[in-house]
Amino acid sequence: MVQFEANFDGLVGPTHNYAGLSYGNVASQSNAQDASNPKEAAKQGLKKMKALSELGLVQGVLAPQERPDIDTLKRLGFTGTDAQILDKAFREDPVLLAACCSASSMWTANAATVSPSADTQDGRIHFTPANLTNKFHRSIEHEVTGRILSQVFADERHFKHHAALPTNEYFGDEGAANHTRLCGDYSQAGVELFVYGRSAFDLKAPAPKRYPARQTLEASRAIARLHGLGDNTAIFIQQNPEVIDQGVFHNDVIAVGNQNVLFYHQQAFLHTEQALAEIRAKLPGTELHFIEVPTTEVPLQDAVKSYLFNTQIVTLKPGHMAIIAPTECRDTPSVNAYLNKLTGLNSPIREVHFMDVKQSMRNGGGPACLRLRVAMTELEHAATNQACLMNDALFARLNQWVDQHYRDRLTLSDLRDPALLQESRTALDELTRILQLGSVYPFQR
Ligand SMILES: N=C(N)NCCC[C@H](NC(=O)CCC(=O)O)C(=O)O
Repeated sequence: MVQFEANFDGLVGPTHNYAGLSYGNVASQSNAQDASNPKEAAKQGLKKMKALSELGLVQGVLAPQERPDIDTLKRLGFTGTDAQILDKAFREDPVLLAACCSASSMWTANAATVSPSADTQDGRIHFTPANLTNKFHRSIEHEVTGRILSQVFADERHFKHHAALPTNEYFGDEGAANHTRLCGDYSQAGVELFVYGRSAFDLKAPAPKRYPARQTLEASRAIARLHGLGDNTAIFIQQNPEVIDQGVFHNDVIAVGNQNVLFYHQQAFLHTEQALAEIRAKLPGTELHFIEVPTTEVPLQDAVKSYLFNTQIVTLKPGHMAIIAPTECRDTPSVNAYLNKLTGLNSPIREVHFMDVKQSMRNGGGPACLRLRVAMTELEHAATNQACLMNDALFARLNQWVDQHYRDRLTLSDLRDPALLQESRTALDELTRILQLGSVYPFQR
């Protein structure tokens, strides 16, 4: 059966802003308080989606969350009309208001972990929304994320949806950003690499000292169990704690894989040789390409700044892959030189395409953060909500929708403006009709 990989990108929401909410994410911290441009951000994202669909890939769209999140503000004790709630929150705790206004659901690599049907015991695609417990502004995403995913992948014969893991630091789960699948052909069973930052129950195990490790081993193991992955399908690998302390807050900032290619920085993992040996043992008969980028060629800080590993590696035809990189890679000399060399190496990666996603990059989100991968069969593709799949008509419709509803400048003090809440709800109400999602948002229920 033909299998391929679809990418579902997060549509940037109307409240996209720079609030410096992510301790450990260097870009988020260093651009805190800058003015953002939600309209430009959404259009950059749409252009990337269109470019990938023009390369012949199946491209989907995932709707953003309702923000400002009035329900959460109410849970935290704010009362009155919506306008009064926004005003009180701004005066009492502007950081909390910013957290309840973040458009962070755009980074759908953190929406969920997805295991394709070729890997799971019941032959369905399994989805578990990430609880994102490490950052408050992200921990309020998973419920609506689950609802959106259930609307996009509704057919229970093909898709199985789990609830997020218990919302506790012990089970801190960041979704696909810490999960990579390697395989031969997409239709064959693969191995799923779960990369974790620390062990919650083993306090003696190595862990970062400065910045938080967002993903725990215990969470990764729970996802593998829920998804029905056998012992030969799941591999648990510890991320190098030293790189977390240098700003590598997710594994997809330092490693990316596709089919038989694993592209990673020399310092990415704690026990690299052991991990590679386990992959080889669990994927016998597959010609594997482990592309390790040495620190001498690309220093860690250049990798973090340029997001060389937050690239998407996509298969354009059998054995022929392209790397989708942010323009920051072209602008970082060591990384540009490496990419020029990469396509000449004896590996399936043959092309590099640069994309401008600067609005997202300034919050630490590169091309790979913006997408959730779903490897699927033609049957599963047919069972997916077709209104969420990118084509010329949807591209034009969503651009028009952005033009109609989005602002081109937003600062933190704008977040208390009741008009922004109204604009956002009007936009999302219309979006649920365009994408045929039903009533997924709290304001619609
Ligand atoms: N690597 C992946 N897959 N995703 C990137 C997520 C970036 C996101 N930034 C933010 O949430 C910043 C929001 C702010 O500061 O306004 C985060 O740190 O969780």
